Amino acid sequence: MEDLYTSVHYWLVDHPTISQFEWKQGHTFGSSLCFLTLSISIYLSITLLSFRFSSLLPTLPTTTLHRITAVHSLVLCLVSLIMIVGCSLAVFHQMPRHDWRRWVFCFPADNNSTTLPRGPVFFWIHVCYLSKILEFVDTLLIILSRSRSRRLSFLHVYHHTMVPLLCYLGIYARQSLIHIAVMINASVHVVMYAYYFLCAIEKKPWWKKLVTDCQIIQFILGFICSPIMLYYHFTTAGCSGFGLWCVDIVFNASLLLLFLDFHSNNYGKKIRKDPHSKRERDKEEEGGTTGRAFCSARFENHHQYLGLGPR
Ligand SMILES: CC(C)(COP(=O)(O)OP(=O)(O)OC[C@H]1O[C@@H](n2cnc3c(N)ncnc32)[C@H](O)[C@@H]1OP(=O)(O)O)[C@@H](O)C(=O)NCCC(=O)NCCSC(=O)CC(=O)O
Repeated sequence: MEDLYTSVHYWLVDHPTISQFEWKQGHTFGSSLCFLTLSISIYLSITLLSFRFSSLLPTLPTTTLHRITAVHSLVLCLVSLIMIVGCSLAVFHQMPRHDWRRWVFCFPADNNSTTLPRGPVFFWIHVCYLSKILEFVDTLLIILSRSRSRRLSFLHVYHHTMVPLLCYLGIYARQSLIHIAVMINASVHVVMYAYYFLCAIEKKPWWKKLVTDCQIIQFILGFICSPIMLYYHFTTAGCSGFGLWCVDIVFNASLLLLFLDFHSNNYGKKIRKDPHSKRERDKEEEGGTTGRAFCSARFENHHQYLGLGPR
């Protein structure tokens, strides 16, 4: 058991690539503003154009799409799992023993901006940032599927556009609490991508609501951790990335509201029996309720969707 811990610790924390990691603006992979701007611009262009020219786009055969979705979801599920372990071990490794309570919630502010984001903690935050770029594939898979116009919600595109940007700025500003956000988000994503994986292999998970509940708890935890950071920010020399935290908290609140709306539309007591609901359409298209159709059965309100193209 001790051997296992030692070797996990080596590969996730002590390996020179990880322990000596430094985010050097423009040198580290993905760290240039050009990379970020291009990635988000290409993502948004493809997404928005897919609505405008939805009828011209190719659609992948269902079996191919299922296979790619399964592999993609499994990869992100495993990467998230590794991120949780890696980032937790890195936090224990990197936090100063004499002042760990403060460090966990508040990276000391550096008014001269000379401190680089470095060490194993920032290595895993960097991995998280890159995984957010990989998550663009989620949208691509929805676009290439038969029912793209009904599945691409505002929530989805808003989330996928903003998160890489905030991760990038979070690393750049050595934002306090960012490692906690990464660990919580990775935990939720293990469950979420396991759900999407099971959907793709046509096993119907009964726990869709649990995934949404976990996502909502994640945003609430963001609010719970913040006052501790605020306490340290105002009682000590300040916490790094405070300005960005103000932006983050607004984003967190907006996601919380969108997910509460999603929750009430999908699992609320007064679910509207809409003949045009996705479940009904899936039945029509697939000639019956398959496991996968059940998986994606939602009683969504139309306003939640970007709503361009046929419903
Ligand atoms: C239970 C949820 C995780 C998913 O709800 P959905 O309504 O999307 O679930 P669903 O059963 O209808 O599945 C949607 C369809 O998309 C396919 N699908 C597969 N992989 C996907 C992926 N990575 N992202 C989005 N959709 C995906 C499914 O196989 C299914 O196909 P088919 O329709 O063909 O059967 C929910 O809590 C949720 O997050 N809803 C918001 C929608 C979303 O895009 N979430 C992910 C990004 S937000 C996020 O990630 C927040 C966070 O950080 O925690």
